[in-house]
Amino acid sequence: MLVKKLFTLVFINNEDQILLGLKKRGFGVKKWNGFGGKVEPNETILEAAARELNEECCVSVRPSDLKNIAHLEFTFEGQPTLMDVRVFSTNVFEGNPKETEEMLPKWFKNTEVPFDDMWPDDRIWFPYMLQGKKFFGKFHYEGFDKILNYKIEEIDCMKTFYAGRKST
Ligand SMILES: COc1nc(N)nc2c1ncn2[C@H]1C[C@H](O)[C@@H](COP(=O)(O)OP(=O)(O)OP(=O)(O)O)O1
Repeated sequence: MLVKKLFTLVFINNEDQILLGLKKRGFGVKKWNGFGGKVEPNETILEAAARELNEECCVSVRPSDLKNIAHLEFTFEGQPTLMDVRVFSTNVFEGNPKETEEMLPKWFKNTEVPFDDMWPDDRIWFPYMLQGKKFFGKFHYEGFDKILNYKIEEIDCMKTFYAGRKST
C-alpha cells in the first residue's frame, strides 16, 4: 500500500514570464521547478504554499491570492510513497526574488522554459498551465529520469474534482 505525502508547488507569473527556482539541495537538486515542499501538520495547504515560497525565494503572497490550478501525483517504482502535489499560481506577490540556501530564482519567458533541466513530467503538463487550464496528472517513474506511464486530463473546476474523490 502506498503512503500519501502532501506537497505544494507554487508558480509566480508576471506578464509573459514565469518564476522558477534552481533547486540547490535535496529532492530534485539541480532541476528548475516552482517553489514548494511538505505541508506541516499545523498549517493549511495554502499556508504551506505561501510559507515555502517565502522560505525558498523571499517572495510573499497572501494564501488567498493563490489559485489551485492542478493536482499532481508522483510514484516511483519500488517505493512506497505517493507524492500528492497541490499546484498553485498567482500574479499577485510582493518582493524581489532572492537566492536562498535552497533555491536560485530566475524569471523565464513562457516560451523559454528550460525543460531539459527540469523533471521530465514538466514537459507534459506545463503547456496546460501556460494555457491557463486546470488539470490532473499522474506519473509513475522508474528512477528519477524515466516516466514508465502517465495520465493527464483537463479539469473544469478543482473544487468539484476534490469533491468527487474519496479523500482530498
Ligand atoms: C517527480 O516529478 C516532479 N515534478 C515536479 N515538477 N515537481 C515535483 C516532482 N516531484 C516532487 N516535486 C515537487 C513537490 C515539492 O514542491 C518539491 C519537493 O519538496 P521538498 O522535498 O523540497 O520539500 P521540503 O519540505 O522543502 O523538504 P526539505 O525541507 O526536507 O528540503 O518538489
